[in-house]
Amino acid sequence: MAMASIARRRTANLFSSSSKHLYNYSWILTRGFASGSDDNDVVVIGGGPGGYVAAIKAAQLGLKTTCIEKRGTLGGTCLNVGCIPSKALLHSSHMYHEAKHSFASHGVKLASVEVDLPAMMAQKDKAVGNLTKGIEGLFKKNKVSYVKGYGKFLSPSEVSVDTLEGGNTIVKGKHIIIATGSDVKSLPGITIDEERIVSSTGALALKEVPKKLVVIGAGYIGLEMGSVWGRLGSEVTVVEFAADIVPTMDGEVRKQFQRSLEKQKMKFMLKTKVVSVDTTGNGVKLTLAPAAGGDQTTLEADVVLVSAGRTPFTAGLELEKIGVETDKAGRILVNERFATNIPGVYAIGDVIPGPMLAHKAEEDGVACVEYIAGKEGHVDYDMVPGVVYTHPEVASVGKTEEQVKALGVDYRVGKFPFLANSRAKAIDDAEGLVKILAEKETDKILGVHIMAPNAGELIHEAVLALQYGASSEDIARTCHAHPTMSEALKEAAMATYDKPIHI
Ligand SMILES: Cc1cc2nc3c(=O)[nH]c(=O)nc-3n(C[C@H](O)[C@H](O)[C@H](O)COP(=O)(O)OP(=O)(O)OC[C@H]3O[C@@H](n4cnc5c(N)ncnc54)[C@H](O)[C@@H]3O)c2cc1C
Ligand SMILES: NC(=O)c1ccc[n+]([C@@H]2O[C@H](COP(=O)([O-])OP(=O)(O)OC[C@H]3O[C@@H](n4cnc5c(N)ncnc54)[C@H](O)[C@@H]3O)[C@@H](O)[C@H]2O)c1
Repeated sequence: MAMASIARRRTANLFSSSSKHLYNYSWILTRGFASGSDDNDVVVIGGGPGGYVAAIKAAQLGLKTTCIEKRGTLGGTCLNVGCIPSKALLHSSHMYHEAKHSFASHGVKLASVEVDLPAMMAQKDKAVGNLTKGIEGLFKKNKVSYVKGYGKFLSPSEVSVDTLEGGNTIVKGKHIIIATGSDVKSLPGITIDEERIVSSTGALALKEVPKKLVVIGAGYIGLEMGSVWGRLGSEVTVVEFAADIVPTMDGEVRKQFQRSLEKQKMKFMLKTKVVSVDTTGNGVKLTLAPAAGGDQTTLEADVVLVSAGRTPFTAGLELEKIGVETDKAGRILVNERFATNIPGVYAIGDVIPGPMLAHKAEEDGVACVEYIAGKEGHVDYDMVPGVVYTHPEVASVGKTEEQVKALGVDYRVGKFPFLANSRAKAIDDAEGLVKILAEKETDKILGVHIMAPNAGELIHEAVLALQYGASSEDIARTCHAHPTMSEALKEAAMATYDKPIHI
């Protein structure tokens, strides 16, 4: 089936289960675009992955576009204090850990291995600086105007910007896209000072390796940043309110993942809540209690990372002035075309419902401006992959086994462990598995879950398979190069509808 028709079909289904959020958007296509005036066709508030991608795509579609960003650099949370710096530190700390613990078994002897934290941080900052400047270059190349400052609504077509230089300017646009992202969710009674009690931003810039790090929340940030500091020498304890780490993950994969992290000396206190935090002494003293209530215990830390989720960021935008609707969690409500209840005003990325991921924000941004330009957009949140960039990584797309069961669908499971994969054995990095869930009757793939050193790369074959409605047999009968980790996906696919060869 041609991609365009898939795009149309999926677009029609998007948000179909949440019709209360749908607004009439018939006016959108009837609004003309500015030509030759100072007004913009599109104004984007926020220069993160959602906003900057929307701005570039809008300009590429011939729309006069301005992007407003308050941070002073483009790239938003992701490039400045999120995806990129965390992956830089994950890579550097992994190299240190490998040098210290694995090189010798590969016949590489080092007299000594040390952490040079300032150099590690400088490498991270260099990567961030290059990438954020790169986006400014892309703006110039695509003729996107860039206003540095804090935007707030004056009307549905006017944004007042307090510029970083100190002045004020009014930016007008026929279509305004809110892409203001998210911020760390604070916990009652815990004040983040970014030194001893840090958010992910502080955890990306610690000046020394804490002896004891307590992480609140066993989600993406907690496990990634816990891994960074654990590899560099911290004793890491993760306190999680829920019964499981990464509660959204496939249960079977999660169990193996938790065991792997525990082997790396990460400690978990599940079903536990933080009652209070005392910073009056030298370190931090946490009082904990079972989530269901019961006897309190205490825990000492040098640094506490608060990573219990993120919350949509709309402070200072003055949404109420123009009447943009939000839900109880503060997320801006949009229809399948990313239009809010206010004509001409749209929202994308972390500030709307859906996974809080950079690639999802980018997809939102492209689809939103495609709709504005009168074209078909294409986003399917069921096809958004998720990756935890620990070692091994865990990546998934589609449904977990728990979700498939809850749907009442008859299904088959195919699994293949990396212990039986020749490439993984050759490089002595064979922890993990591929797990495929397929509908029993049709063999259509419903979900794929991979735990492997490079799961975040391997998953895209599965994303494509799901996107095109492939069966497990489709993957199994596709030739995969040898020796590669990808062969584990082929073998898991064989195990789903028939039998694998190598186990
Ligand atoms: C530590 C960490 C690691 C992460 N790692 C990953 C990862 O590996 N992969 C992944 O997919 N996602 C990751 N994420 C999530 C990812 O960063 C977000 O999903 C993504 O940045 C959302 O993009 P966005 O454009 O919606 O918002 P943001 O990136 O938050 O951008 C919004 C921008 O809007 C600006 N802004 C806000 N209000 C105004 C205003 N009124 N006027 C002007 N500008 C304004 C902000 O300054 C900000 O730059 C991570 C997040 C964190 C915190
Ligand atoms: N690799 C990636 O793609 C990546 C990396 C980092 C962040 N992110 C994004 O950033 C967002 C925020 O990350 P995050 O890790 O802060 O959130 P998260 O939603 O991934 O995890 C938060 C965890 O904290 C737990 N929690 C909530 N309240 C708690 C409390 N009071 N005490 C103890 N535990 C509590 C939750 O049960 C959950 O397990 C995520 O939604 C994710 O999409 C993605």
